[in-house]
Amino acid sequence: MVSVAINGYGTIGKRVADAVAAQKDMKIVGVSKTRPDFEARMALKKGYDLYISIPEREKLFQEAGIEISGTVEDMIDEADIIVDATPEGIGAKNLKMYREKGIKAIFQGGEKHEDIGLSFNSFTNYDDSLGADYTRVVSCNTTGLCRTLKPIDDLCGIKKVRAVMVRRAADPAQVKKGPINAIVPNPPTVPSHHGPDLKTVMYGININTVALLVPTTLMHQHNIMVELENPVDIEEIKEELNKTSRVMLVKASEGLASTAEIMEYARELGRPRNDLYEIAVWEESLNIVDGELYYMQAVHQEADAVPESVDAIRALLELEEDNKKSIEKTNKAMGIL
Ligand SMILES: NC(=O)C1=CN([C@@H]2O[C@H](COP(=O)(O)OP(=O)(O)OC[C@H]3O[C@@H](n4cnc5c(N)ncnc54)[C@H](OP(=O)(O)O)[C@@H]3O)[C@@H](O)[C@H]2O)C=CC1
Ligand SMILES: O=C(OP(=O)(O)O)[C@H](O)COP(=O)(O)O
Repeated sequence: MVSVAINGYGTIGKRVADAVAAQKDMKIVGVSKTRPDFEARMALKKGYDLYISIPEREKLFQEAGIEISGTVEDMIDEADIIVDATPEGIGAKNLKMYREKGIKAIFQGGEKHEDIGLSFNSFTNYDDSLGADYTRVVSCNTTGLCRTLKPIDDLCGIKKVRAVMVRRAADPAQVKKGPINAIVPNPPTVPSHHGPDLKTVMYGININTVALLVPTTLMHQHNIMVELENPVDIEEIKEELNKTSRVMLVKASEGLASTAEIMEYARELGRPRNDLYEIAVWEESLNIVDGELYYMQAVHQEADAVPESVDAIRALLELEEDNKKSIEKTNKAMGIL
């Protein structure tokens, strides 16, 4: 059983911690925080040893009566691998520390591909991270694109993809982000960074994306248009997506006509935090017009890329050479369809 530490027990970090703790072949030996808040207390309640990333703040934790086990450097000494889930850009700064300590590390999508040198998705390029020292799990949006474009490419080939990424402005708990009442071209430049980001894990794919921020916190929504290489029947595509792991077809006609209703369905599934790990594709949106495939999907940004971090641990530590076997183990432990 390998020992995993989480540097940055936040939206993603706490979900990865629970996902790792659910696995049979790995365990959590520590998580880190910078503030003695309710999340820190929850970490201890879950049985995770708590470490601090800013040593000068030790007194704050003592005054709050929150027991800490040491600094992040102490936590690293207990672990075989680090999952860095610190805010965008901080992971790259931590890389120097990880190198000096000689520990493998997994980063998240907020880091730049070029800063880490390798990016990861369980379905598209797992093998490239086998035995690597560092890799970067691509962001929730890019993970969402991978999950559905990969099976489509395998089935009938992809000539070109165009996608409009309608992104949530903030996570539900992020009270300082927006917009509250605007639609923001973000970035205003076209194409957005999502196309190049997808190419870091789906090599050679021809894609251009446009991205917006809208005042919602529940999910991202993607509008995808695919020029297909070979003719295919829409029913074949539906069948392929239906059997694809970490993807689910949903029907507007059955009351799943919006991100809000999909998240209500996620509540019914009863997973931790009502998380939806699967990419939800609206079945009615799947259509082929003049040889071009159209479809719409929704992405629970807080959760969809979390199982990929678990698979990335197996790849870096070479616990499982076959991505399909890792995906199966991760899914089984997390109750993923
Ligand atoms: N949120 C999302 O929807 C998604 C985020 N990502 C990516 O995941 C990564 C983490 O994002 P997210 O979980 O949202 O971030 P959060 O802000 O929710 O959590 C960040 C965590 O890092 C800790 N932290 C803050 N500053 C430092 C520091 N200097 N050193 C060490 N730890 C620190 C925070 O501790 P404390 O709270 O105590 O200050 C917190 O535990 C980013 O790369 C992001 O781009 C990817 C997909 C989706
Ligand atoms: O939108 C996201 O990544 P993206 O920049 O790849 O679209 C992630 O959800 C992270 O977004 P955030 O940086 O607003 O937390």
